[in-house]
Amino acid sequence: MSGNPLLSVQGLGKAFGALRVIQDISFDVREGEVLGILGPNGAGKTTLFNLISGDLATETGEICLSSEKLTNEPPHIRCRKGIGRTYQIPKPYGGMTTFENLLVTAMFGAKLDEDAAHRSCAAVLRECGLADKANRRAGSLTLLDRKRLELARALAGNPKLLLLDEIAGGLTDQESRELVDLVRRIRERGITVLWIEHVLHAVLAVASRIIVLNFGEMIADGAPQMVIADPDVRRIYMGLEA
Ligand SMILES: Nc1ncnc2c1ncn2[C@@H]1O[C@H](COP(=O)(O)OP(=O)(O)OP(=O)(O)O)[C@@H](O)[C@H]1O
Repeated sequence: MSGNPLLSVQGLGKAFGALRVIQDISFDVREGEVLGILGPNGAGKTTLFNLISGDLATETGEICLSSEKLTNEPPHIRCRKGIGRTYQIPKPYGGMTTFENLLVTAMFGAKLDEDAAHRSCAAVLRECGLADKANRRAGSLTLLDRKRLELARALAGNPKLLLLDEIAGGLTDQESRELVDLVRRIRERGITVLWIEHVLHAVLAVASRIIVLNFGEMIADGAPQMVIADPDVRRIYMGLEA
């Protein structure tokens, strides 16, 4: 871990009408970190990702990647600058093959030329355990494979920062262990990861730091075991008395 801040979020705010969903959130993420993001349903976690990826416009605050301000850039530019993401509900291009899904990100997102894109996508498919399904129609994949495809498609853009939105949800314990192993390998490649997850044991197995959101505010930020032992987190997120 080099220790340089890769992502910097300062004073971020977002409302939908009268509902303030993100309230003055600030944090830095260092290169090589796996930052877990916890919080009750509706806490604002996915909205935070949408603001970082550019799917939603920011109202207040700033977002920088490697000190470069991206706050007003559209999603495709943020992708090109190194931000990759998955969606909570997998969104493959169902009529295309698994391989073609990756090519879309590699060629139109990362702007690799055709040869480089083919090589990169083949390597990512192997890494994600999808090599034998390269020519399968994405719409016909199982839930686990669709989650792998979400991740593979984000990796095909060669991201520096990967945003994972509930990739373990709905999977068996064995399947979520396989995804945890994959996230570990991604971290070992030097990719920085932000991971929203309700499957606590999965994110705790790999996160180096945890933040917790509640009603759009950050209520905890620190080492996983310290955050999990925090009385407010136990009460608000886990429904346990301190
Ligand atoms: N486009 C939108 N328009 C209006 N309200 C929205 C919109 N997107 C999200 N919200 C509301 O913002 C709040 C935060 O939603 P968000 O999806 O960010 O929460 P979350 O922490 O990711 O929840 P979950 O764990 O259930 O996925 C919720 O009350 C949600 O209903």
